Amino acid sequence: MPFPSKNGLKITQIDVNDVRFPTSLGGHGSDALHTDPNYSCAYVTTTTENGKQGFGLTFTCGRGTEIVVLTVRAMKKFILGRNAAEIFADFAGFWRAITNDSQMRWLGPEKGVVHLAVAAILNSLWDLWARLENKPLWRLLVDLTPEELVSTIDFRYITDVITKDEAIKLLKDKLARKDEKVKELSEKGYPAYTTQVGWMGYSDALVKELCNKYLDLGFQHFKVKVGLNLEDDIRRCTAVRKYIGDDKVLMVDANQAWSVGEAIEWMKKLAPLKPMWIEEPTSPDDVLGHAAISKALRPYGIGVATGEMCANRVMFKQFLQSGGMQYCQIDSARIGGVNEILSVYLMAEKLKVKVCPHAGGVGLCEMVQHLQFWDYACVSGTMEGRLIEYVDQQHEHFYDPCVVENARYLAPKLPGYSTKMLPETLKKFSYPKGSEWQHMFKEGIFPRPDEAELVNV
Ligand SMILES: C[C@H](O)[C@@H](O)CC(=O)C(=O)O
Ligand SMILES: [Mg+2]
Repeated sequence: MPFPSKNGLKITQIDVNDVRFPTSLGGHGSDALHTDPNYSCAYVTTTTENGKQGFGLTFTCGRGTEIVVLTVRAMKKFILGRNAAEIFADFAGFWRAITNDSQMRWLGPEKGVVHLAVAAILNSLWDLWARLENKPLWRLLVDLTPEELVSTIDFRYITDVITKDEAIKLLKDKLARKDEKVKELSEKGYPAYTTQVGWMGYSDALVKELCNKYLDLGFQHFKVKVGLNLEDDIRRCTAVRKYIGDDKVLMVDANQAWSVGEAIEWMKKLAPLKPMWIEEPTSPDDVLGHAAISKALRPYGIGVATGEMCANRVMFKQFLQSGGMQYCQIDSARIGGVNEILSVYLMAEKLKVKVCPHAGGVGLCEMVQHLQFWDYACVSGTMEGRLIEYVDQQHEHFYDPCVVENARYLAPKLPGYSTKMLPETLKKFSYPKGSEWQHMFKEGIFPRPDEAELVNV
């Protein structure tokens, strides 16, 4: 049993930082609705009595990160004084407790800012566990027995799709080829697609330059932001299709810009450019709307992708059941950490929906690679129609940044969930006191936050 021994693993400290990067200055990460994101995160460090640490984060777009930080602080009481080994041995019980405190659950339940805070905390605990085992997270997941892995999941609300016993059987059925898959992943990695060519705020000239750059880097799949203006979308997507050629794959992402009918009509106009998927065409909560869009666009060969703002496993369950998503875009920092994510992968496998994780945000590429590697080794066993998103931003702020070569993620080797940030990054980009932010306030590049925002300082 890989659960660590309890010695010295009492959790004595939880620190949380508000870390922000000024990405809005270059339009990096921009889309139809998030026109000026400052890629940010609430960054959690969990420390045990014997000095072991785990690092975790949840992604945000700038303003509001302080609210997630405050929520993490409000949740500290559920963790401080607990023994990490005991948490891992009853992870589903711990998960139920932290997501269902009888007073705090009113703020969710299992959605919004409380779930973002849970994600950051849980990610730090999984990072800690993997570090204690001296393994990258994906290897920890691969090495857990089906029973151990499933013991981390709270199956409440999803047993109509998958029960604990079914999940164990599903995993056991795949065990025979696990070693071969691990070897393959270690040797060849996992295919990636790039979103870096098509952020909404990029000029036509920059889009062209980036298409050439990512073609040279071996990418075959390119995602472009759409949804603000149809003529602009046709112009930009036509240009990208021309640069990448008909043999490459185009995807488009509307980030929730449209109503259902509008999504269908807009996409019919983009259909001649042969996009493989339309991502987040409408409200992330509209399960039946996504199903209607999927049905209408099927004759055009366009699938619907969604999930980066899908609130929890129950919403995923409905999307997977209803035919509302052909590509399940699990996000490592939105739902309740690895525990809940595992349940979504298992449901997707049972309902035969492809998982292509979302990674447009700080640290998301670093995390989702571990999840998708585990999926290949232990769950789906296939890369067919599956890709991991790659955005080329903020990797330099991590100790163990993801490595993408020839458009493939290489297997992470260092212990943990690849979520540890460099100390210099915290000094420079902590908001608002970090040296880079102080400099930008002084230069008038960004306004100093007012009193109300300083609640978190
Ligand atoms: C605001 C984020 O950059 C978002 O646009 C990312 C996204 O939708 C994606 O990567 O997909
Ligand atoms: Mg998206």
